[in-house]
Amino acid sequence: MGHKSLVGIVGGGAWGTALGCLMAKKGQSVLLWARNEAVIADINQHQRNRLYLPDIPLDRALRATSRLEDLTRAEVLLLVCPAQYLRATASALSPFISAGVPLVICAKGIERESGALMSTVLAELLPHNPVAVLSGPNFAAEVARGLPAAATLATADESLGHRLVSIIGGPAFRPYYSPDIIGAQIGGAVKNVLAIACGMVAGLQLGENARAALITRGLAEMSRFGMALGARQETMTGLSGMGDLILTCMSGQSRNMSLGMALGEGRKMADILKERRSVAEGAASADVVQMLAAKAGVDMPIVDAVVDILHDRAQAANVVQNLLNRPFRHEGI
Ligand SMILES: NC(=O)C1=CN([C@@H]2O[C@H](COP(=O)(O)OP(=O)(O)OC[C@H]3O[C@@H](n4cnc5c(N)ncnc54)[C@H](O)[C@@H]3O)[C@@H](O)[C@H]2O)C=CC1
Ligand SMILES: O=C(CO)COP(=O)(O)O
Repeated sequence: MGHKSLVGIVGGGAWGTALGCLMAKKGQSVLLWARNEAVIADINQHQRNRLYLPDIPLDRALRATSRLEDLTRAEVLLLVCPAQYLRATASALSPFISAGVPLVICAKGIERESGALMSTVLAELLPHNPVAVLSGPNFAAEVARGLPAAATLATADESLGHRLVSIIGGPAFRPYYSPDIIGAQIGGAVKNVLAIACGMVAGLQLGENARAALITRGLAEMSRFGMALGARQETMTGLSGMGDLILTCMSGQSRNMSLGMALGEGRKMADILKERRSVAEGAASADVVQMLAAKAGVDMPIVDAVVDILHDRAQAANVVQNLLNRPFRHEGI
């Protein structure tokens, strides 16, 4: 598998398009599969994805297709659809994938129905394909523009990890190898829920001190959850953990953070979602994180607060007050 092998990208949203553009720019052969014909035509004819990644010119070498069978030639596949659709998408794809082709999970979420990590979903559907996870502080628009960024590239087999790093990495995009596929998935899924909480703090205008406290205690919460599920602590404080938590909680560019901000300003979830085409994965994963935490006996007060708000069981201001009313305790995770 050299640099010229075909990389297949499954998903024509912002992140799939940005990753495709990144790799096409450095001369990697890339084919992107998308569901939406308008997205495919826009990429092939205008080098744009105006629906999901507006204002960004894409590399001419990036090609798109609507036929999953065109991905049969791919020697690596990046799975970049939203987490809740990964099972259906991988299942549709399975007849066209040969055993041994590595699958790189780029979605950030946990399956609501089953509580399964994306790696578990793939192990059920495609047990003969090695799985890797790419996750880090990476806003799609910045990566597509070629601005510097780094991510965790996790997979159990180190030599496969190094091959994937060289295929995906580029002059401004630096994947760092890790063997911890559990930790890399937990960080991405949980930080989205915590970013909704940070958005609420911003929407309620509670100040920057409150935001920093929330990020730090959020990291403690995410770390104890991750470690209970088998993650390494160093992953929780690495790019896919703390790195992505900081990015997502600090910027209105984040769909999760901006969703929380609108909730903090008192808007209703249904009204906010009506105006959006893009995913806010934290809203989809919050309940299942809470359920898994309860099962593992892990206390996650910030996640609990977000779940209450998402289900309209409480006002943002009240859940913040409840968090402040918790007993004082030792620092640490
Ligand atoms: N946008 C970003 O900056 C980043 C996104 N991610 C992750 O990548 C994943 C994909 O997100 P984006 O590319 O941002 O999506 P997006 O919000 O830009 O686009 C939505 C995507 O969902 C797809 N979709 C909608 N309904 C579907 C269905 N029924 N079945 C299959 N696909 C369906 C659409 O075709 C489209 O590709 C998410 O898990 C996200 O957390 C990860 C890193 C950065
Ligand atoms: O995962 C992301 C950045 O790393 C994108 O965050 P949002 O989905 O909240 O926009």
